[in-house]
Amino acid sequence: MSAGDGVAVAALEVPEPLALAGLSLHLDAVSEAEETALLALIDSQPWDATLKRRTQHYGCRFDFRRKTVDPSAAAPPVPAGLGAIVRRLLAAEPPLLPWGRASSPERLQVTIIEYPPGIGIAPHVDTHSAFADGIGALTLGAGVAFRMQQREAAADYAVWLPERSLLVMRGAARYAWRHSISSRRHDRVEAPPTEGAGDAGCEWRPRGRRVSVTLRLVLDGEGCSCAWPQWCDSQGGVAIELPTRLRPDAPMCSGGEQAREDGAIGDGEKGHARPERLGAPLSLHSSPMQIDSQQGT
Ligand SMILES: O=C(O)CCC(=O)C(=O)O
Ligand SMILES: [Fe+2]
Repeated sequence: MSAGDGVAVAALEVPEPLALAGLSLHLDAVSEAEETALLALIDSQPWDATLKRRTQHYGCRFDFRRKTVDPSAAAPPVPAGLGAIVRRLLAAEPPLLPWGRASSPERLQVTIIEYPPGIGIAPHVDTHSAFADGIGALTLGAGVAFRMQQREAAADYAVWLPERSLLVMRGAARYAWRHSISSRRHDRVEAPPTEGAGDAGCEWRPRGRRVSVTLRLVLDGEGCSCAWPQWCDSQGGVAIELPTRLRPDAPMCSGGEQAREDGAIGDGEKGHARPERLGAPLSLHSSPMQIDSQQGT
């Protein structure tokens, strides 16, 4: 749904075509107390401030040149308090991430990104050859409008990611749709329907500081065998959506990414699927998790 000035109205529920494509939104993935504790913990860790967005990387490194995991590259282990919550999310039943319960925890990559108001991330598809199907993004601090655009198609939506929610991209949503966050200080969001008043239209929400925790499983040389070979760098397709995060001259596994801008959000809104609410506490996963860093587009 467009507000007529080029800024899409972010839907409060996942639009049905996006849900069918594999996008899901899990509300209250962490409690308010956990969110507060996580933000304090994250802010007590060193930030990489060399780029437009401050980042922290933990977990397995993907070597973009050799297209394999780089076990020799040391990286900080996931801080204990974060690791406990990540393990709980990965152990959820039914699984939130397809690899969450089955995969070697050594392949987990956790990337933390800070988005002050006005900062976004340009449209991209996370590198097929680097990461498995199923990418999770936990939103801490403040919600944001998240844009999804189908590659080579007109479908274009914005979805509101509330604080404490976990977004999961699987299947087409992971491989064949671009995702992005516009570099804005305000988002246009559907107004919650008010009692008796029906659809109240939309409202502008000022951005707050958002911190995202992205959960990915790094592939180890096996390559990607997705159903979109035309866009898969493992299958001879168009490699990586613009812009790549790895500078051509970047040191191997540096986690380097280019500063970048993105444009205004387009239109998009149709039917909706209600996001799942994670009310019940999730059981703890007991296996140890060795986590370090590197992120790729
Ligand atoms: O911040 C987010 O929620 C998404 C981050 C992202 O798309 C990425 O790191 O590839
Ligand atoms: Fe991404």
